Amino acid sequence: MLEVRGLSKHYKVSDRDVVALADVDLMLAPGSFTVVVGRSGCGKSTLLRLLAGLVAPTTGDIRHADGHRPTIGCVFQEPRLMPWLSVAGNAGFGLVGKVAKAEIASRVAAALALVGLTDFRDAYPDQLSGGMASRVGLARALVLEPDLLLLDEPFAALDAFTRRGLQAELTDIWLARRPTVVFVTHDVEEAVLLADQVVHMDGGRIIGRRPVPLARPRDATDQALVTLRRAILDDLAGDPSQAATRHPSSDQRVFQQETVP
Ligand SMILES: Nc1ncnc2c1ncn2[C@@H]1O[C@H](COP(=O)(O)OP(=O)(O)OP(=O)(O)O)[C@@H](O)[C@H]1O
Repeated sequence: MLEVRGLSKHYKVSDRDVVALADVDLMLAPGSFTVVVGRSGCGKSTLLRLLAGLVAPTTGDIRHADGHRPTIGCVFQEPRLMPWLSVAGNAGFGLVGKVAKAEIASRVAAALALVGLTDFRDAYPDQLSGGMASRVGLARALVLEPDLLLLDEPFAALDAFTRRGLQAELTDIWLARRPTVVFVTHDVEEAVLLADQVVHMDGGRIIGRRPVPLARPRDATDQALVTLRRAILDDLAGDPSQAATRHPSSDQRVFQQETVP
């Protein structure tokens, strides 16, 4: 169990106090799949960076079961691969100097098999499509054999078809390995396809949670999924006049533009 209590993060920007995260409480059961949705600037990435230990909280704390820090794997929107390393070299990079070479080779082989890139292990980043590069980014996190897998809009830059394929692959990997997953997205359909719990954020706060009690594999056109997606969009839309006050940016269109069949 991972328990987040009273977590907040403030930044100083030209003498102004920016509240990126405000008093967030969150419980993550081992092996759960939580997707965090919300408008641009609502604090999703900040929450992920705090969970990853990349930034320190202003208040609050993150407690892990039995007190020891889990192994954490992170996947970002841009895979940022090293162009001088092969697919296998990029995937295994985080293990170099930490585990024996033979162990790196076997973990890389297993991770590349999971993401379907075994035949491309010797290719270089400039020989890969966007979807393949994203798969390498995922493999680079999987070789760590993470207890906690944190993904920040990993498929946002991909076309809808590739994205759907990667969503299915991620689901299969999660079912096979059962890390605790926290996945950030703007896309409510993606959230409902992947999650067993969707957390809604607004203005740095968690404003709602919804369990997703749907069997896998999931179909985006399934009526129960469409209904849940609509309910989450309604939760997030809230009172439009209030939302405009809290988020005076054009990014609030992200949710208004989504159409539900
Ligand atoms: N390093 C930083 N310095 C100053 N302000 C920051 C910093 N990081 C984030 N912020 C501010 O904190 C708020 C939340 O940002 P965050 O990146 O967490 O939002 P987000 O929901 O992930 O947005 P997006 O969906 O656009 O990535 C924003 O107002 C942002 O400007």
